[in-house]
Amino acid sequence: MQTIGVLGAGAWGTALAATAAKAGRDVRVWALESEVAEALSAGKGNPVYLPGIDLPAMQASSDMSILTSCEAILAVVPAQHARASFEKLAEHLSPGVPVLLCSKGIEKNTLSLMTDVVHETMPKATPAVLSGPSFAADVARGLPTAVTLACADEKLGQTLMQAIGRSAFRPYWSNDLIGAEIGGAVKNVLAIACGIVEGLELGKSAHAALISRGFAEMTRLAVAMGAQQQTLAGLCGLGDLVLTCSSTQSRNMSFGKALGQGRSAEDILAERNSVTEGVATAPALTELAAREGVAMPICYAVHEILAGQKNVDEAMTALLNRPFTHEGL
Ligand SMILES: NC(=O)C1=CN([C@@H]2O[C@H](COP(=O)(O)OP(=O)(O)OC[C@H]3O[C@@H](n4cnc5c(N)ncnc54)[C@H](O)[C@@H]3O)[C@@H](O)[C@H]2O)C=CC1
Ligand SMILES: O=C(CO)COP(=O)(O)O
Repeated sequence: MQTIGVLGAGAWGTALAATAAKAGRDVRVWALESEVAEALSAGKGNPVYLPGIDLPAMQASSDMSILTSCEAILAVVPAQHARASFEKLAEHLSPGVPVLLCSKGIEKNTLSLMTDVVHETMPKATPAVLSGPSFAADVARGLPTAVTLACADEKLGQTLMQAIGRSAFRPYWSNDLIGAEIGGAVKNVLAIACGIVEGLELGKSAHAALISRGFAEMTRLAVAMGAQQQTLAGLCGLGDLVLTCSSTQSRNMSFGKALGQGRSAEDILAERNSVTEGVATAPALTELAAREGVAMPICYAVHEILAGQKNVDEAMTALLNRPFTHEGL
């Protein structure tokens, strides 16, 4: 597997493209913005989404036909833009080509996971999932990172790992696509909650309690949807939850922190050109949890705050006054 296509040149798509290029692959990148495509092709990095980081030059275009005849595609557009992007990608894809889903979110309204969106828009593609604790800037700088690569077919999974992995970017194979997807999507909503706790200055004990009870919520939903419990204890679940809930380098965590400090969601988002996936995923997640009959009180509280149904103090008081219960999942 030599020719790798990357759909989306935000911070994460760019970091993954650079990793694959450093691993010796022939990389082709589709960028929405022509100025990003031009800068990447000219070896000037990505001044819009990864400013100040040196990257190898790679073929890039804002014309999606650049992805024609790629042997695998890394799909890295934000979750809410996945369906429209995949519908266009379908015109350029050969049957059976693996599509490695690297974004972390659930589609609003349809409640579709990214693998569902692939099945609906590109039924002949083979979906796989890449998820785990990995800030784009760390990966782009070549700092050590480990992620889950979930693919139903182990041989194809191994081929994908060889294609994009290197010593500083270590994929671990799993056959659990749903577990990897749910871990990545839910941790973003929980990171908003952790940010709120930090913004309210509720202390490190509350922070640890929230990670732990949030992990129980994530695992409950994933298992109800058919995932293996142990997947969530791995890189794509607990690993990513710990990373994202521990650093304001996370857009979701820093968004939550600003909410906790009293700013409005609209104001915070208006200052950003980057995506904060947990904002759109929160309402989808609470609907999904209701559909699956799973309790997710922390995620639900984030949804209530974002929907304007409660302010942060009211949501926190309601969480703290839930009845005492057993600790199991
Ligand atoms: N940045 C990170 O550290 C990581 C991000 N991710 C995930 O990767 C996905 C992409 O995030 P980033 O690369 O960080 O994005 P970003 O925040 O750096 O950039 C936004 C991206 O959205 C694209 N976009 C905006 N409107 C669009 C449209 N109408 N159609 C298609 N694309 C559109 C932009 O072209 C750009 O690529 C998200 O799901 C995120 O959760 C996953 C792991 C790490
Ligand atoms: O998914 C990420 C790290 O694994 C990035 O998180 P944010 O989108 O919150 O920055």
